[in-house]
Amino acid sequence: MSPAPLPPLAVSLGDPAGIGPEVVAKCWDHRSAFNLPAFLAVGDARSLSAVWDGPIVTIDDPRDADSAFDVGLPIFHIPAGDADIPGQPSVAGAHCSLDALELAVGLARSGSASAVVTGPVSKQQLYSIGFVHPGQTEFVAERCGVASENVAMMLAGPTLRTVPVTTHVPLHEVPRRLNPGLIEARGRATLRGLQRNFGIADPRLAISALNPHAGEGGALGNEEQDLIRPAIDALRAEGWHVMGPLSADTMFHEAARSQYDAALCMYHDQALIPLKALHFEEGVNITLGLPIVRTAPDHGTAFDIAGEDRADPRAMAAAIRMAASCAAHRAAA
Ligand SMILES: NC(=O)C1=CN([C@@H]2O[C@H](COP(=O)(O)OP(=O)(O)OC[C@H]3O[C@@H](n4cnc5c(N)ncnc54)[C@H](O)[C@@H]3O)[C@@H](O)[C@H]2O)C=CC1
Ligand SMILES: NCC(=O)COP(=O)(O)O
Repeated sequence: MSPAPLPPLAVSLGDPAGIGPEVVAKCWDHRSAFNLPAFLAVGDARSLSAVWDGPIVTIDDPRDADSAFDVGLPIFHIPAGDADIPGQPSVAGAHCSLDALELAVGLARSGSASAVVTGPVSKQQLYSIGFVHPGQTEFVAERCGVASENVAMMLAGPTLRTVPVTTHVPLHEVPRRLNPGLIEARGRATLRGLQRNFGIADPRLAISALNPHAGEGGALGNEEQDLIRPAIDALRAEGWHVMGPLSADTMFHEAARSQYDAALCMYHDQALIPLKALHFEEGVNITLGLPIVRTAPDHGTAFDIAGEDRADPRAMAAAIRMAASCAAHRAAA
């Protein structure tokens, strides 16, 4: 007997003045070529019509998304006060992006959506309206009742997956935010996430150093021995395949990447620079450690090109496909 079809995916449009609406609309346009399952958008329908002439179907029940999807792009409409102008973020738009995120996460938590895919939001705009989380990752974790240290922000592309231990914090705070417990928790969330979402039975994790040349035996810093090594030992004691601490400058070339399924890095740019250098056009951000599936494209709001029909939808398409694939893995398990 074939498995029951999964509910549609919920895709929040992100900031209405950013490129989220455009890339979601382009995904619907190219749904066959991109091999996308049915999804429903959540956000201000006017942000779609500002940048797209295609058909929009307003729905208020996710069960209508499947049939509507053949007719037009189904949307749960959230009005954002005055309609936003592409490229000109506003306070109302920030509230709309947060409302859309909240609703889309709620649909996934209730089982009305099989996963949530989040469009790009501006953290600066969200912070300005009192958003207290570093990013959407931590917001979704909180809504799911998971402590933020037990989730992992993975950036995934065809030949590389990376996870930063510290995420959106000033660089000078990184050393004092790192501790063996946090590195271990992120490592464990990553390893379990590889099993649960990607079906990798015996995952291999590479853990980076913090300092140049992995600290050069202590001459260039002690974090490797004091913080990272104890976390590696603890994960190995649980039976996981873990290597490191590896010098960050030599762990991302092709031969090195073939040795592991994911790289755990100490800070944001250490993880995201190699991923975006290799796979910017198709990079996916997936939150591991949640009871629901949440993915996002790797890029941001790109206010500089919003409304110019220049936004590349491939990362959003990859995020939608990965969400569907992870949801299917979980359903099968
Ligand atoms: N998942 C999310 O919600 C994310 C949100 N952001 C937010 O986005 C805002 C802007 O961040 P930036 O660092 O400028 O990164 P960005 O990704 O928005 O833009 C960087 C550069 O790449 C270009 N670009 C980005 N996506 C593109 C696409 N799909 N097609 C063609 N060109 C594209 C932009 O035009 C810009 O020149 C920030 O406020 C940040 O908080 C950033 C990353 C992820
Ligand atoms: N640089 C990655 C990023 O900003 C994604 O953050 P989040 O909003 O998905 O937590």
